[in-house]
Amino acid sequence: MSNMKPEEWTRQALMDCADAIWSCDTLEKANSLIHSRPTPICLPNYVAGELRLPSSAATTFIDSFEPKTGALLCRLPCAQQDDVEEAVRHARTAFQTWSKTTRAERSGHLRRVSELLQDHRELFAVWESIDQGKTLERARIEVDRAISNFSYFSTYILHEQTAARMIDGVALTYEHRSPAGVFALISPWNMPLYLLTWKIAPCLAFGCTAVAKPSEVTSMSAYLLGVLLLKAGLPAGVVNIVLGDGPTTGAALVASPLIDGVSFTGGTPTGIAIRRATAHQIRKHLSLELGGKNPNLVFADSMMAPATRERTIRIAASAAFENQGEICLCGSRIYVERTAYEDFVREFTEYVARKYVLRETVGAVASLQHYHKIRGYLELAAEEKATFRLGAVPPLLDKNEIQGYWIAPTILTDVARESALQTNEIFGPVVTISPFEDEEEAVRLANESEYGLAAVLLTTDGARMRRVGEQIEAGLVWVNCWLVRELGTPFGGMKNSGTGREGGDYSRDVFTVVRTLHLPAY
Ligand SMILES: NC(=O)C1=CN([C@@H]2O[C@H](COP(=O)(O)OP(=O)(O)OC[C@H]3O[C@@H](n4cnc5c(N)ncnc54)[C@H](O)[C@@H]3O)[C@@H](O)[C@H]2O)C=CC1
Ligand SMILES: O=C(O)/C=C/C=C(\O)C(=O)O
Repeated sequence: MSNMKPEEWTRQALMDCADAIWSCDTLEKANSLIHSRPTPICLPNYVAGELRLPSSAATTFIDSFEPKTGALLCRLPCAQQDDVEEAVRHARTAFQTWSKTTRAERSGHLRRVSELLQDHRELFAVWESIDQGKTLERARIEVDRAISNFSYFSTYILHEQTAARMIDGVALTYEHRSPAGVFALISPWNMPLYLLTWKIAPCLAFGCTAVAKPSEVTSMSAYLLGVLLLKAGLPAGVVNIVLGDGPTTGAALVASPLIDGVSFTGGTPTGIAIRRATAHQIRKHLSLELGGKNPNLVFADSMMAPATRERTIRIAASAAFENQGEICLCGSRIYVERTAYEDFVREFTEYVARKYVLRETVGAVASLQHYHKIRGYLELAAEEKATFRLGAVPPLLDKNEIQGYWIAPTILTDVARESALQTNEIFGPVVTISPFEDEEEAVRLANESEYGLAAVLLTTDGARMRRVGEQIEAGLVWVNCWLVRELGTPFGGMKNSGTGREGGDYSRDVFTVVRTLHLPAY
């Protein structure tokens, strides 16, 4: 963090910079732009339909680095309370009009955004990959999902229906829904565009307006989204994007009395802080999607036939290592039925070593801070004498010689049940494998966690799929698959993994208020 205002931070320079970035839709062009500039790229806020300089004299600036090289990528303002409040006021003003638009009008806007995003798919993927550290291929998948977020909700609202009931011929009731107001949409750094648009699309679809705050670690795609919304002609103030850190910008946004609801994805401690900060504001809608330490249960039957064996290994590996393990839904605790344990460990390790290759199919972790966190857990693994089946404790990075935040896929066995490696969310390319004796123990181990976000079951036994699936304490259970998503299904976690559900009708519950009208039945 620095309080130095970058020299070239003028309105014209911001527009020139936006144009320059917008024209870089290959890694080569983007890298050449980043490294040929005499001063870092500057990311402004997007407020009231324009790219804006922060007005507060107290504004400090945050440096954001490229995970794959450790080099400075860009500098962003850390919006202070007065800048946040200004954005919220613009969102409130825009709400007066936007909340009264027809569903067809809102649908049209969302469709245009999704089409424009499709036209610039590669541009977004390139910058997301540079900013977050993920592979370009993974970034493309996530941009496609961002496109679906807008297209899904653009059609959902056209077909949405509300319930009406007749009560014993005495009264006819119906649900009347109205937009809940102005929302704070706060997103994390692991899937920046994917998760931000998962909030923005339904927020707008249901007639609400937004002040969004991406993670300070990965603000690039949110900034580009602001530029895209400007080009798409979205009415000013409907979406505002403020950049900054959690304790300053995020906290000011959550606490604002003009905010009617918060949709948040991130770590559980932050979810607790948001709940605490809004405890006296009962009217605020809260949707909290938090951390996970997700179990993956491998039953011996799934390792019998060659085809199911291949599928089991493939799914377990992708659930553990996709996006460097930086997905809250990753299966980072694998439990294998004792009779298949050694075979699974051997084949899983061989498969991961072959398919998940650092710098090729596995990207860098998101930040230096996160590198240190993961490294700390791997030091602990060494101290606790866990067996490293794959990977090792990564080196301590010398501040002057950093060449990226690279951590190879790491597979640990012989880890105690109570070890922090088995209980804490590491959120990186690290997985533990432990044996279980029978179904009962498998369920017990799976549920032995403060979290309850997701779980994977790998089995060929149809009765077991339901029997075990219905006992697992997790909001999402995938059987012989992982991260299969249909955007209407309820998405969210149990226990300390969050509160509220999003997706289809569930997002409607977050972003609308419902009143029940009782009419006489005569
Ligand atoms: N989706 C998930 O489940 C995620 C889990 N995490 C977990 O959390 C750990 C810490 O990562 P962080 O980047 O620190 O996550 P975080 O929860 O602090 O950050 C997520 C977002 O919340 C904002 N934020 C932070 N404090 C806030 C506050 N008091 N009020 C409002 N907004 C606030 C941040 O600026 C960011 O935009 C990770 O190592 C990982 O274990 C992190 C990101 C995503
Ligand atoms: O909505 C999805 O498909 C995935 C969501 C992932 C997260 O919320 C996360 O990793 O934080």
